[in-house]
Amino acid sequence: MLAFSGSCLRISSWDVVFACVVFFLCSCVFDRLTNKGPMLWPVLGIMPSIPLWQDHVYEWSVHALKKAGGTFHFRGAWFGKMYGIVTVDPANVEYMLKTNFGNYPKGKYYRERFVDLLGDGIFNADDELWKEQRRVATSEMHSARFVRHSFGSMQELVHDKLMKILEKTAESCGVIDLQDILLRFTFDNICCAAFGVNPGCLSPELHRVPFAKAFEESTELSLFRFLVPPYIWKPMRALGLGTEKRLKEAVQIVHHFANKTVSDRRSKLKRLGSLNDSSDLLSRLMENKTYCFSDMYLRDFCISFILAGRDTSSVALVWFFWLIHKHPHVEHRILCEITNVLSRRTEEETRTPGGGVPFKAQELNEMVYLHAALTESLRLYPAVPIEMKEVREDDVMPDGTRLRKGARVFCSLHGMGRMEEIWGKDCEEFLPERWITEEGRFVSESQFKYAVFNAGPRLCVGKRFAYTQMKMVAATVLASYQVRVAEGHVAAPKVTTTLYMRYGLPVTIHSRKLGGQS
Ligand code: HEM
Repeated sequence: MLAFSGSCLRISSWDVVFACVVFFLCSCVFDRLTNKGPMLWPVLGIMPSIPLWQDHVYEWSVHALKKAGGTFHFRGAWFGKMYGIVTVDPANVEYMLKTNFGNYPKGKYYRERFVDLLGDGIFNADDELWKEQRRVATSEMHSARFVRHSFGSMQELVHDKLMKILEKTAESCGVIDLQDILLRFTFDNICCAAFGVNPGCLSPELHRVPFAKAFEESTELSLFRFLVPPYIWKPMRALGLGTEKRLKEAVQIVHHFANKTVSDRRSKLKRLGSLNDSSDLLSRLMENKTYCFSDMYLRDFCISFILAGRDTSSVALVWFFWLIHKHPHVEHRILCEITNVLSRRTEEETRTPGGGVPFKAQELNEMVYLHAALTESLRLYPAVPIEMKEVREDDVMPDGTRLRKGARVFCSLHGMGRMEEIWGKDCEEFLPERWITEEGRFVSESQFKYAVFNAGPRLCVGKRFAYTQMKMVAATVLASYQVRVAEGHVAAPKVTTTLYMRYGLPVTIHSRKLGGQS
């Protein structure tokens, strides 16, 4: 029994328990009356409201967003310093990503967790630091020289590596994990574009490449810092324990590879006096006439770039191949379009050495239905399912939601694709036709409704590159092979910052010949 000596007030343990229960019930009732979103519990915040079974998290969040009218508040467990909103309201998205852009940086919370891997790279930078890299990235990536170079190395990788692996699988009648193969393809591809070096993940033996493995591990372990409170991971980092020890080792391997690539290129420049024969981003930045970038800047720039362009297009392609398997009439229309494009080739153009159909940039541009099918697939399965920003100063969103300084805003790109208010009653259906006019032209949507590639000043720099990559892979593979998903496969999304398929995509590969191919 508790007692205050000298006072007639005596409080028993039962009184304390009773007071706690009353407090608990009152806060539950208060929460229900003021919050349209999921229940926020005392002490644990939103945590007990989130389903433990991973497969249901996305469905649950879509349901919660619909019920709350597009925006709800959340709070993490005590001491985690995590609170804010989740939104799918295009007006809020436009406000955050464009109108009041300066008040919604990536912020300290994000930066702290990624700084060991990314340093000051574009993906981890805000304000002036970001602005300069953005300017450089945009001008280099949109230069005719880079576009030509990246198209050539993409074509080479598709024909000399990817198609060879599919050919071997078709001959052996085996099953492969298409997700693993496509992740390997995009990793090699982005390293060629950024560094001018092919790490060789798509070798015929499908080795595990130490640099790629370390890159994957350091990304996953940096993301783990978002799941555990800072009072746990920070002391672990200081003492070099557990996941933090592994993160440090993985980052060392990534940085060693990147530092060596940068210093080798610097030596080559000194030796030859020019890097005119190399069109990758590292070489172009090193020879930049306006700026003189330090080796550390170049390293961080390239690592950020690899992170941004590594898994996104492959994951998008994985969902695309699964969706067209489920919707054979869409695949049929894509095949008709490819046949049509091939039928316009001259006899000489039709003869392609080594099998496969190397498509030209112009031919890919003509594939409007394929473009629409990829866009539609990304609407339902956005490669980046959630976008996070931090609030710099107290603010009010266009829908009236109040935000305190330091709050987090999560924009659910996955939820946005499934809102009736944005896409209509058929929002859950896979309908590439919604992107095409009666005259057969592709019509794009507002960036703030279709924020799959982000929007406003931080719109994805690699959007054009990604479409070329996805269209080239899809058209080349479909022109030569039918891809069948293994029977009984469950296509469930993994709950992380990239929308991987949780169990991969096991497929069999079957040869086919379209009209127009010799
Ligand atoms: C389907 C493929 C892709 C999708 C859906 C996608 C989506 C996105 C999204 C949502 C962001 C904002 C992320 C954030 O702020 O945290 C972003 C940023 C970025 N993306 Fe992509 N991306 C794709 C492919 C690529 C590729 C292939 C590259 C490189 C060649 C690339 C380069 C970048 C860069 C450098 C940024 C940072 C831009 C900035 O902060 O100013 N992306 N992308």
